[in-house]
Amino acid sequence: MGLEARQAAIRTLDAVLREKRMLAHVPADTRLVPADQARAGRLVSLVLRHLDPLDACIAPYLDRKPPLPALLLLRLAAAELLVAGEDAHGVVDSAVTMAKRNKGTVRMAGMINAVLRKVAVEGPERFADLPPQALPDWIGGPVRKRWGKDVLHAIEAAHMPLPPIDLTVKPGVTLDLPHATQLPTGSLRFSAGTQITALPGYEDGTFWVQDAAAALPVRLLGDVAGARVLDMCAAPGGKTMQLAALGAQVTALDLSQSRMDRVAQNLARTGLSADLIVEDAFDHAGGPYDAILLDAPCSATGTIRRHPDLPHVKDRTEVEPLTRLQMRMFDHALTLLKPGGRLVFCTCSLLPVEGEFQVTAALKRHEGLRVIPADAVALGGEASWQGPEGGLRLRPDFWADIGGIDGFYMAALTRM
Ligand SMILES: C[S@@+](CC[C@H](N)C(=O)[O-])C[C@H]1O[C@@H](n2cnc3c(N)ncnc32)[C@H](O)[C@@H]1O
Repeated sequence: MGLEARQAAIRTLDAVLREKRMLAHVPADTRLVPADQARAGRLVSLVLRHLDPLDACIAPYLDRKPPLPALLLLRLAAAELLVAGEDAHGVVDSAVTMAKRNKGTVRMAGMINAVLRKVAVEGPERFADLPPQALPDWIGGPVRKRWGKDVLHAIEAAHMPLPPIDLTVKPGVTLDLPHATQLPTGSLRFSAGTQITALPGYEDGTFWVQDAAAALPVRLLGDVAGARVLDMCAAPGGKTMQLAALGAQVTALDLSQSRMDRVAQNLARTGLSADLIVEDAFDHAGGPYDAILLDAPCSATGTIRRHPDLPHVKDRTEVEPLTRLQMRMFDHALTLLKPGGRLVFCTCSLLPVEGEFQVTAALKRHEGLRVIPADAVALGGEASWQGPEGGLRLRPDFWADIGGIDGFYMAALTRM
């Protein structure tokens, strides 16, 4: 692997770990050829997924913690040696060359060389004995409290490998694609790194990328053909496409113009249609609707296997404002729903305060509101996914033998 990809990876790691920017907001380095961009992305992902175990393998050879530029070089090289199993000679040489090129690290090139030689020899055994990267306490604490220590560790382990890529295929279309696995819930699964845009059917808009968990909330709405459905937080539009493909008359609403542009692009590629409204959901006075999907803004802690930067960038201060917003959105959605209509509330969060607790609190606030118990088995899932309040709880440690699934919570409700 060339130095360009490694140097791009270092710049991106600096943006995430020092500037606290999410990867989605760090522009790709367009000076790199696509193959190097992909290599840089893979290296960044390896370091972020294993940061603490990598540090633990470097620390025994350091007198004191070096400045961040040198530490990033060490972490990157350690990830190549210990996670990717790259040849030690090339990895150590590259790290030393990069150190010599940068005036912030040139004086540490000797130290970097010495440390990495030790890591190459002694690191693999040490690394193999270490537990996976721990979740920060604001995520791990509530998970442990709800499901126990073993589940927390299983979720942490599920965050380590690169996740597979799931596709949702238009209803009624049968795709016979090589290397695809049909999941019990209906999604098509490909291994990580598959170039989806090169698959037959992509240009024709036969399918779109959507984690198998994210494909389930729309199915909790039941038969939506011909129904007026509000997709209240729609962008980038995965669920809007599902609803439109099932024959619903969809109003897709989102606060963000730029994210709504992506909904428009997605609908154009797939040949589907919906009424698009860029508006604050609280200002929306349309309806009443037969059904509403509220895929509320949340901590996104269920998607860490796809976004390993999240635990390094976000912190607990985001949770309380989000839970208050979710509660207000829940209440506003009910004002837009026809009597007897169905509301699906969902979040891609691992935190019960953004899932189960929202539903039980809403049941207390709204007389006559009730949960329509979800039937996980009928959806192709497992009975254990059903919670006592009637919703579905998905966790990344589920389906571990077939590549896992994102964390998600969803519940369908109705009121006369
Ligand atoms: C979880 S994402 C939705 C994902 C989408 N349903 C999908 O499946 O592709 C949450 C969305 O809520 C939008 N949002 C946040 N606050 C909002 C508000 N007050 N009104 C409308 N949309 C809002 C965000 O812009 C974001 O696109």
